[in-house]
Amino acid sequence: MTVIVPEPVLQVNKLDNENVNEEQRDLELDGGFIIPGSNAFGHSFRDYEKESERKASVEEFYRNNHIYQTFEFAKKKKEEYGKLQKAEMSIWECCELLNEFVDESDPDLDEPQIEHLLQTAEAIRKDYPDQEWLHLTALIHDLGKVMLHPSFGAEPQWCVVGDTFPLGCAFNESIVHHQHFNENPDSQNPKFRTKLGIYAENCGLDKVTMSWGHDEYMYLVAKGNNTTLPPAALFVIRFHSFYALHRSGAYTYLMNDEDEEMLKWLHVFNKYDLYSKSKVRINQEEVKPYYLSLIAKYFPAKLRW
Ligand SMILES: O[C@H]1[C@H](O)[C@@H](O)[C@H](O)[C@@H](O)[C@H]1O
Ligand SMILES: [Fe+2]
Ligand SMILES: [Fe+2]
Repeated sequence: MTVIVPEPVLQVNKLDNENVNEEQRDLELDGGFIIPGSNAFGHSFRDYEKESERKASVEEFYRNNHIYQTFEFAKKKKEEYGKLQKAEMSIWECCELLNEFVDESDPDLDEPQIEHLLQTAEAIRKDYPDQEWLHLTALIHDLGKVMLHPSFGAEPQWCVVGDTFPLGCAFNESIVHHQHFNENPDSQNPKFRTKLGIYAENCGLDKVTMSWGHDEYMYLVAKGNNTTLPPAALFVIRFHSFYALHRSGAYTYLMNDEDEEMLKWLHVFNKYDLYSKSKVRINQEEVKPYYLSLIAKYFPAKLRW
């Protein structure tokens, strides 16, 4: 059965379009979202310099990530995983596999990943009750982390999680622990060292090879299994770890007009992805029937991974 889903439109409902300034409009798009002051460890979110129990291991993670993620490496991985020949399972089965993994790149959360999926989805569902596609997007956005599982070859964390960045052009200084790119062989490659590198201005993010990780993998899985989720959902899944772009505004010269439109949704999504991280657990059995109904609407029963 094919379900036709209209492209979602960001609505500025309560404010009258003519007489509001940018800031008010942004606030309205946020649904009045209030950013929590601190994470579960009592620190501000995404503070990679703050002394904490996770600081040293997170930096070690990024050192490896920045050394080994090269243009050639990312292209090979995309080819390998893009075949979708690793496994066959449902979306929910994959959620359950993530029960055993903690993300080593994350200074804000040390809970199993299934908790993070449900926390993100439930938080966004509360503020956007009518956008069911966004609830499902939140539930599945990190499923690509299943590459850590032994049945996927137990990939090392540096090849699965963490912020992502474009390869084939210069590494921007806003990237977390930027200093470790000195040891990345691509830093010495004259073709890749310039602002644009191998890309044309405004070529569109679809043309850009990003560092390999769970974002691109889940994008390939969703697309390859003919999901009926709208393009905005695929964009959010594919670029949610690209913090240099959506948080720092770097690399905008690689975007085209369509990317600009989609980025609005990524800004909405990111608040829930980041600030819903907490020690408060969601009752899985209680919410499962709702998410199973969404999965059935937008995905086949079994997917190729
Ligand atoms: O540590 C986190 C985590 O790995 C997330 O899944 C990813 O999306 C973020 O970009 C990253 O900072
Ligand atoms: Fe993620
Ligand atoms: Fe996430």
